[in-house]
Amino acid sequence: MIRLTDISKTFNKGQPNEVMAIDALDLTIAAGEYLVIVGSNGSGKSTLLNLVAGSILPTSGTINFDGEDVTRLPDHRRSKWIARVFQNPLSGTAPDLSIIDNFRLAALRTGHKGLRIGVNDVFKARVREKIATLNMGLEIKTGQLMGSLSGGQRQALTLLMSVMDDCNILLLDEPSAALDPRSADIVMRTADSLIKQFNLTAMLVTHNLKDAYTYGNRIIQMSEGKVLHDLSAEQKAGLMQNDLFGWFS
Ligand SMILES: Nc1ncnc2c1ncn2[C@@H]1O[C@H](COP(=O)(O)OP(=O)(O)OP(=O)(O)O)[C@@H](O)[C@H]1O
Repeated sequence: MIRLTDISKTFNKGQPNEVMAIDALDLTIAAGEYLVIVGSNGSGKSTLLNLVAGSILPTSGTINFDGEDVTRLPDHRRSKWIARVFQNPLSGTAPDLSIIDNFRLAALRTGHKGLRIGVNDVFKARVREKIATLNMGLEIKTGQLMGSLSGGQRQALTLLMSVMDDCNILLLDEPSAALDPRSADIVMRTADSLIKQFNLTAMLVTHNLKDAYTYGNRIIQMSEGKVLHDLSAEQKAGLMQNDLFGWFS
């Protein structure tokens, strides 16, 4: 569970360009919840994700993961809880290494769920098996360089590698925004099935209202650093796509 209590973030405090990006926000995200975050440009969505990740620290307020106070922990000290996927498919993988070596590197970095490095052939077979679940045909190309893959293929593999870490929180920062519609669809569906498979607590920031409508079991709209709308799973299920478009009119 993620709990943000009375969180504020002000950039450039005391300067003429002072901005209150997050304004006294209270937000609790239950374990296994998939929270979708929408909002206009500058409403505070990325700042919220950065605060949860620890890549920026709040001006005031507290952040708890599973009851543990992480407010002052920098991002590298939160990595045992958190995996993060960014918009840019080039981030998060090593382009000059093969697919299998990228998985090996990731496995060395953290203990992978159900994926011990062990004997080489066993490791390769397990990685292939995991990759096959993506249905992209990449399991027969594990010797290929990561940098030679399409953005969508890389992003799907990045997702797979990151959730196989022993984390229980997945932060998705517009993970499909830089992709063509078909690849974007694959990445969003992959994220959805991995979140369910590993019972992750997930936060998705997106400008794509179709994705916001389709995925997740709770949705919030941010505005000026506050939560303007907050719909539970039940309320979201009753939401019409046009209602969502209406939030932005
Ligand atoms: N590092 C920073 N320094 C100064 N101001 C910042 C910084 N990061 C964000 N801001 C400001 O904080 C406010 C919220 O920005 P944020 O990036 O969180 O919005 P967003 O909802 O993610 O926007 P977008 O949809 O455009 O990505 C904006 O006014 C932005 O200019």
